[in-house]
Amino acid sequence: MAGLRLSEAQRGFFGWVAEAVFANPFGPERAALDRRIAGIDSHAPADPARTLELAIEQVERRVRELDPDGRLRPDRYPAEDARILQWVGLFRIYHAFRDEFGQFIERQAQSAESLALPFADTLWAELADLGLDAEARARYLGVFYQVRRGFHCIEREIIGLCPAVVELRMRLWNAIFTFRPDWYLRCLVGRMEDFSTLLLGETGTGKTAAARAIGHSGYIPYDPKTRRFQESYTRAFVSINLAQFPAGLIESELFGHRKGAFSGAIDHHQGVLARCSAHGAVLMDEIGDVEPLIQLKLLTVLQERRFTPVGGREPQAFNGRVIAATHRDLGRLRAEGRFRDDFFYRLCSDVIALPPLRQRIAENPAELRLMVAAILVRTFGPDGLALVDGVEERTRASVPADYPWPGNVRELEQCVRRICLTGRYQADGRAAPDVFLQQVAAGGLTADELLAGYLARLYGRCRTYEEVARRSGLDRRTVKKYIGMGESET
Ligand SMILES: Nc1ncnc2c1ncn2[C@@H]1O[C@H](COP(=O)(O)OP(=O)(O)OP(=O)(O)O)[C@@H](O)[C@H]1O
Repeated sequence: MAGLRLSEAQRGFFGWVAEAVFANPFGPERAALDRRIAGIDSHAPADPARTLELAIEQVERRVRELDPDGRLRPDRYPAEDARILQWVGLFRIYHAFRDEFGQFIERQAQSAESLALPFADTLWAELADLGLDAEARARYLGVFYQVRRGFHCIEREIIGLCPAVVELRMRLWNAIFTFRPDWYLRCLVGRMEDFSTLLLGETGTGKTAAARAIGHSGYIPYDPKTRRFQESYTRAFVSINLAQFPAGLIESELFGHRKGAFSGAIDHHQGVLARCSAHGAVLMDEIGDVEPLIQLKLLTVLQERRFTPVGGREPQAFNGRVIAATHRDLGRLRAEGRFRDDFFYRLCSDVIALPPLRQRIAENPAELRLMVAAILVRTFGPDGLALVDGVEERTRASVPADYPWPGNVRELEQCVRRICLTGRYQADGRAAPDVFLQQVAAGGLTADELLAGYLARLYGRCRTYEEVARRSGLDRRTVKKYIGMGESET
């Protein structure tokens, strides 16, 4: 309308706000934008939550400069300004309802039925006030819910402050929303099913936790008539461990079977693909363990978006997302012909590697304490924090500083529990660092000690003095003497 325009300075400020609204909250760009909006020096240390509060205050102040009532009414401005102001309006509305969405997500976590959204009418009216039509209002309402859930799920599932985990949270966010919010909002809302994610990492590094965060954070459409989202997000994630089933049963577990499809099929059985909701994701864990024939069938499902239960004729639609995970070296499996290249290329649009715990601790030694605290709080609630000092100290005393944590976070969880029960943790013998080899490498052994250590290892493998004597070229008595030497020391 005549006369109203943003000044250059206003356009600059509100431009940052428009950029910030859907920016990756785990990424450095969003942190930098919040600081700029809050007017905080980019070098000064800042607490992110406080920075956000200040940023929200600044946005309110600048909006009231435009309109003392605080109503934006973007339609009064020329198109480019109106677009920016509409996003500023979305920023304000999202942050005004952020806590309420948080509480709603906690309540919804307890129910498989979709709950009514208690603040739906107020939120709807605020979106209408921005000049959005009903379709856009429903879409933004769904996106707000999704953004809040994405943040909540990633933050809760993936704890850590070392650079590799910071990067991991950022990557998980991008797996849900892409790296460009404007692309996502324009074309991809509710259409992410063709993006598969492949999670790689050792056992216990959090692949299932990461997959759950993605699965629980999909877009779920909002229905203004019922004031509910189409389903509870608790239904949006299913998983199957493919290493758990013998080859003959895998197809039935994936695709389901009809009654009488084979001897023993006494009833219809729903496979994991049928259980995966259209707004959800299925985790195919240990994908590196399935045979090429099953890989081919899964590839066909991904391409055609249909599958047929064993013994059935009618294909069924599959609209969910696929997340695959493995601890195996897929490069080697592919080179050996045990993992199909075509299947790999269908899965590889988003490959996320989860860092082993030893790497995390090497990057930031405070990581161990943080994870001990997180595990104690998960196990005992906030009271668990009182135990952090004691458990951390005993963990550090129980394992060497360079202990490799082969079972990663899962092992640390057991270590924390065992320390709570017995006061100490003894690492699995297989996993403990090889002290003998370390001493050899450090050049700290005498010839006798070297021989004693070597013969003791041979004895561990062969179990008879005769066999050790044969392999080492020594006589039986000498072998026995050296092995005895080693034993008396331990
Ligand atoms: N970064 C993390 N922050 C918090 N908890 C974590 C993290 N990584 C793993 N965990 C926890 O460690 C345990 C094991 O994780 P998870 O089952 O996701 O591992 P995984 O990689 O899927 O293992 P596997 O390959 O054996 O299936 C879970 O309780 C999970 O919540």
